[in-house]
Amino acid sequence: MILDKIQKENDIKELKKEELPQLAEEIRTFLIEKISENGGHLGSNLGVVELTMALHLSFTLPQDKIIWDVGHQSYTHKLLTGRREGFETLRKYGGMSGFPKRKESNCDAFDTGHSSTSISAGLGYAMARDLRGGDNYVVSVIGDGALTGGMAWEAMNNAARLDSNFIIVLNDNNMSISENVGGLSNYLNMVRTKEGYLNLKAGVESTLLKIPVYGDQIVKRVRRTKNGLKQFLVPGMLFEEMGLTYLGPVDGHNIDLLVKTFREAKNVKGAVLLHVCTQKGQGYEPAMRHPARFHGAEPFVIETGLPKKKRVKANYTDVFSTVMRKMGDREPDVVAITAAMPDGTGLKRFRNMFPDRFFDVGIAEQHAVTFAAGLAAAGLKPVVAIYSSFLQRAYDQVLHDVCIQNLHVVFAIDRAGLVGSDGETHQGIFDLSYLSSIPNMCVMAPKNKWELSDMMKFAVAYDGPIAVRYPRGEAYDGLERFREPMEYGKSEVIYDESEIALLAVGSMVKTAVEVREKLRVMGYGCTLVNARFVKPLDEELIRRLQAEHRLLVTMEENVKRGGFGEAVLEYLNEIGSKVRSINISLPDDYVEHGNVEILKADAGIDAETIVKRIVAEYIGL
Ligand SMILES: Cc1ncc(C[n+]2csc(CCOP(=O)(O)OP(=O)(O)O)c2C)c(N)n1
Ligand SMILES: CC(=O)[C@@H](O)[C@H](O)COP(=O)(O)O
Ligand SMILES: [Mg+2]
Repeated sequence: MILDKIQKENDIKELKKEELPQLAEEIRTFLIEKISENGGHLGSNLGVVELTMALHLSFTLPQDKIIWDVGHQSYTHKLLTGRREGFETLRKYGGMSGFPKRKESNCDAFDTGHSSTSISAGLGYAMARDLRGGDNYVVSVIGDGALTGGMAWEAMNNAARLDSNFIIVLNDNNMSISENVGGLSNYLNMVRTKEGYLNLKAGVESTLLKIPVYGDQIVKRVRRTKNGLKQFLVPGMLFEEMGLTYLGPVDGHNIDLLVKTFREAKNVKGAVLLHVCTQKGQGYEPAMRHPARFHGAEPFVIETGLPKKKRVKANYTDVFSTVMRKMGDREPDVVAITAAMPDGTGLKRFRNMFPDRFFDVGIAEQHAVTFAAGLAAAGLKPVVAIYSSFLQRAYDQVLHDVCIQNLHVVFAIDRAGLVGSDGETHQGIFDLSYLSSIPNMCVMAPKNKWELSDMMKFAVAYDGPIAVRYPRGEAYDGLERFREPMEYGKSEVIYDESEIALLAVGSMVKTAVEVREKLRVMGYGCTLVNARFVKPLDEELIRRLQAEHRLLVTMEENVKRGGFGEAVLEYLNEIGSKVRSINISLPDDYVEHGNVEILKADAGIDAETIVKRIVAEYIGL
């Protein structure tokens, strides 16, 4: 195996040229095998095998810096920098991360996970190099999807001032997770393809022809010149006009050509954008045919490409998808917005039924929120579906554009709580804190699948900013018979007893049911409350609970700071309550990747640990 010759960074440079195609093939076989076992981002990784090899042949690590945007495509880079063993534990608890991590290797220049940061970080590295008189190369690798994010453009705008070398590789596979959308995608399409070029030519001609009196003559004269319109149509003109040098488009599966082009790029003084065209899923038929499914794949059977585990129960995303479709049917004012996640958020069905009322804005969470604010100001009922950790991007837009004006925007926040194998960048464990701190915002979390549906309907009927947060994965289908009508700011009392009161938020209601059962067997009486609203708090109920119980336990899948438990405790202090309380929440820290159940036990928010804490506290009372 050629792959055996790669023990550490730069070993690839020792290979003979003829060995490179076989190495590419071996890497693909290796990745397909490992990802079929552990799950992971297959399509993007298969697409950049040759590009990564060419980067490693052209640059010297760790002196030179490669920054991977999002970082989900960094598997070949990990393989070429001595981390082959790590694939046994890829994305598992205590194992190798699926994203670049500086603490994992000195060849990982910058931690990523969220999109569109690589050019900013790369520019920082390049500026620091210049200030310190260094001579290393800096390369940011960004996808066509990630390039739809505003940060990338803020960074390119800034990079135009550079007069030293900084290489931006645009890895254009004409896909985000789903189809890439919008004006930029159209533009890249045009640059990439011959038909696009011809369309552009026709477009320029028809624009010129619209010029009164002279248009016709200008077109005739231009056509007579040696290169016709070609001289005006430089591919990548958009980037050139911003002050970057544009190179390409280049076949991203041709190692030789890539290496030659990198040589050229190294000689450019200033920021240079190298446009590389690749195929997502290259070399594995099912991934090429179903790029969205193989973007982030669950373990699958290699021969068929089908998932190893069949899904039997509905996900929260499925429930959201269904209720959106129903509400879309009933209410013509309901519109839906996603930031490049029509599959992940479940909005694809809404898109298919109501294409005019569906908006995929690209990887642009900030824009998505302010765009929704505009729609709401104009009288529509926008539902913005965004993952909890990606909404962090748009904190100011939620505050400045939605909440100050008290606009009726519904935030459907998927992947709230621990998400598992994507790790610290993707855990949705801050939203209760960052949303509750904003005046006018109402924050809710459902206990089970029926309640998600009820909450969405409540949220759409409400008037003002409102968020419904729900976790990744299988929807809880317990407590079916508890379906009290939703009332603003009111919790739901599921079991009313004495001694200990459990106040649980969303996903933690299921855990609270287990805790209550264990405590009941041990002889303790337990009230169980489904909080429903994290903001506003049901103060009336809390007043009653503290008077009637000896111990109050709050439970949430969110960090302690600024969360539900802290708000309850603050209220108890305010009313001078002497009741003892326990706050079950996540510590002031980031949570790494791994199985969610293991992560919960590790953080002490699993049923067993909670029972132990309660018993210890109660005995001491
Ligand atoms: C801020 C943010 N929003 C959304 C995502 C989810 N996401 C991860 S990869 C991706 C698509 C990226 O497309 P592209 O950059 O073209 O890379 P490709 O997957 O095509 O290799 C999206 C939307 C994210 N990581 N970060
Ligand atoms: C890299 C990235 O940000 C996404 O691909 C993310 O991994 C998707 O997560 P889900 O699998 O929860 O949709
Ligand atoms: Mg892409």
